Formats: sequence, C-alpha cells, structure tokens
Amino acid sequence: MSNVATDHDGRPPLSSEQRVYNVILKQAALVDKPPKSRSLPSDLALDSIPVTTKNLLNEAYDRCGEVCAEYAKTFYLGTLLMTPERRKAIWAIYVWCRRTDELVDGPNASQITPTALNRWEQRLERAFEGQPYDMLDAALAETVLKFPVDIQPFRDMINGMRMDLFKSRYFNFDELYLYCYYVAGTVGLMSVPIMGIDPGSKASTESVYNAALALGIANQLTNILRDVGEDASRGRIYLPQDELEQFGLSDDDIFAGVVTDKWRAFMKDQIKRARIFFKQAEMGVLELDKDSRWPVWASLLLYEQILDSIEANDYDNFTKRAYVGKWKKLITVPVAYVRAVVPPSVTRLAATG
Ligand SMILES: CC(C)=CCC/C(C)=C/CC/C(C)=C/CC/C(C)=C/COP(=O)(O)OP(=O)(O)O
Repeated sequence: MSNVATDHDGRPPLSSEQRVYNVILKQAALVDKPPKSRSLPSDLALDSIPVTTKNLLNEAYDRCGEVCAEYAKTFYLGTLLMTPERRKAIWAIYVWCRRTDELVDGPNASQITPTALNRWEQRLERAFEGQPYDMLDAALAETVLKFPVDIQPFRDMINGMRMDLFKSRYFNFDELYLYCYYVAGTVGLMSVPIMGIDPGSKASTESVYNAALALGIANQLTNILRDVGEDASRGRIYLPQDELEQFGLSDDDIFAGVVTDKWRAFMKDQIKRARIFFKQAEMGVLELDKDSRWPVWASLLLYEQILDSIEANDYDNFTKRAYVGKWKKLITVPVAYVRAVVPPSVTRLAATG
C-alpha cells in the first residue's frame, strides 16, 4: 500500500486520510437527498409492510436492544433518551457491527476465511436492497430505508476484518489510520445519519461526519494502546513500526514486555495523538441533535479515561489492563448529561467566571 509510489494514472497515491475524507464527502452529500424509500418500488415502501411483518420487525428490534443492553450497557442507557425510531435504528446498526466483529473475534473466528467475509458482504448488499437474510438483517434493512445511511462504511468495516486476516504489522500511522477507520471510524459515519444534526447547528455536515470519524479513530487508538500486551500474545502489533523505531524500540521489546524509559516516551507520544482525536470529536458532539448528545458524551468521556488509566499504570500495558473504575463511571454519566443539555457558552462562562 504505502510503498506504491504512484497510482495507475501516474499520480501520487492518496493518503489514507484523503481517501477516508472522500467517503465523508459522499456521506454528507447523501443527507440532502430524499430518503431511499421514496424512490423504491411500491412493494418495498415502508407503508406497504404488512402487519405480521411489522410485528416480526418489532421483535427483531427488541432483540437488537437486548444485545446492545448486554454488551454496551452505558451506551444502551443513553440510547433510551433518543426517539424510539432512532434508538431502534442505532440498536440495529450496533448488532450488525457486533456480528461482523464476532466473525473475526468470536468463538468461530479461527474458521473465518475471506470467502466467509465475501458471503457476509453479499448478505449486507441484499439487506440494503430490501432482501434481508434473517430478522436481525431485516431490522438493518428497514433502518437503512428510513435514514440516509450509505453502504460504504458497512463495506469498509468488512474490509477492516479482511485486513485483520492477513496483516499483523503496520508500517506507519497512515496504514494504522486506515485500519482504525475501517473498524471504528465507520461506526461514527453510520451513526450520524441516525443521531441527527441539531437543526440550529451552523456546522457543515462534513465537519460533523469528520468529528464522528475522529471519535471512532480515538476509541480504536485507545483500544490498541490498552491492549498492547494482549495483542502481542497473539503475535499482533497495532503500533506504527516507523514510530517504534524512532524511539529505539522494536517488535522484540514489545514481546519482552518490559516498561522502560523508551517505552514510556513512546507511549506518551501515542496517548497525545489519541487525545487530539478525542478533542476533534468533542467539537462535533455539540452539533448533534440534542437527544443524541448524552450517550455520545458518556462514551467519549469514559473511553478517554482509559488513557488516564494507562498513565496511572505507569504505561504498563503489557501486564495490566487499563480500565475505568465503577465510581469514575458513575460520576461520568451525570457529567456527560450536563454537557449534553447545557449550551457550551454557559459551561464556558461558568468555567471562566
Ligand atoms: C462525535 C459525533 C459527531 C458523533 C458520534 C459518532 C459515534 C457514535 C462514534 C462512535 C464510534 C465507535 C463507538 C466506534 C467503536 C470503537 C471501539 C474501539 C469500540 C470497542 O468495542 P469493544 O471491543 O467492544 O470495546 P471494549 O473492548 O472496550 O469493550
């Protein structure tokens, strides 16, 4: 990828950031288009769904909600504040992402092949065409009919799983950035059309998508920094090789798992970068629809605190798993609520006054 000097037309290749930004421009353009359901054949229009199917669909959404409640408790509680339509849609997307992730991370992960991922992608395409394979896919199919969600981020998440099958080293941050977009930034892009942008927001749609992407990247970078030891035990190093080298470190140091001054310096640098992405994301939360802000603030603040915990562990992410304690979690939830409901000018004044 990065060692190709030019593309087919002899132009220098785009950086990962530019490639991902092109996806964002496409997503933002979609928001202004009429909903897909209006341009679908009449038998696929939402108001023509028979009552029995509607009941089955409601059961499927309930199941999605249960899965979300089980695996992402805080986020689930936050979704309860959203309108019923939105919360159902978020659950359906959450479940699709979880099922995708389980293909490579779940109990059957060792049997996963590129062919199985291709089949999963075909299923996704069918769901977007209104021909779901099972009821959970049906919930997704209805969601993407109702909201201006594009298939590209979903395809890209599957691309991330493909990447994970054959790649266990990242030469530089550009390569890692693409991976983080695939497996986490995509979630941000899928979520914005559901969560909605505040009608009074003056921000451009692209900038809100960009902030959502930043949150996905920040979360994934944090995840990577938290899990260095665990990943190394599986032979994987999700850290930029060139940056390790700049700090005088190599794969062997990661496998040895000893916290040295070089490691601390390297980690400080990585944490700094993850925090920059969190900051970029924060600007976008303010632009989201009022009811969607709380769950996003809560998950942002909670995830960002994992970085503090790595610092508190004196950068030992080889043998210690950084986590946010119960009390800190409990304090974060109301803090997130205040940030979500109080206009930023007031909090800013309160902070300075
Ligand atoms: C900021 C704006 C404008 C919108 C918000 C857009 C959203 C919801 C972005 C969130 C993106 C997101 C949740 C990405 C997933 C990131 C991630 C690393 C999840 C980790 O999942 P698990 O592996 O289950 O985590 P744990 O191992 O910590 O349980």
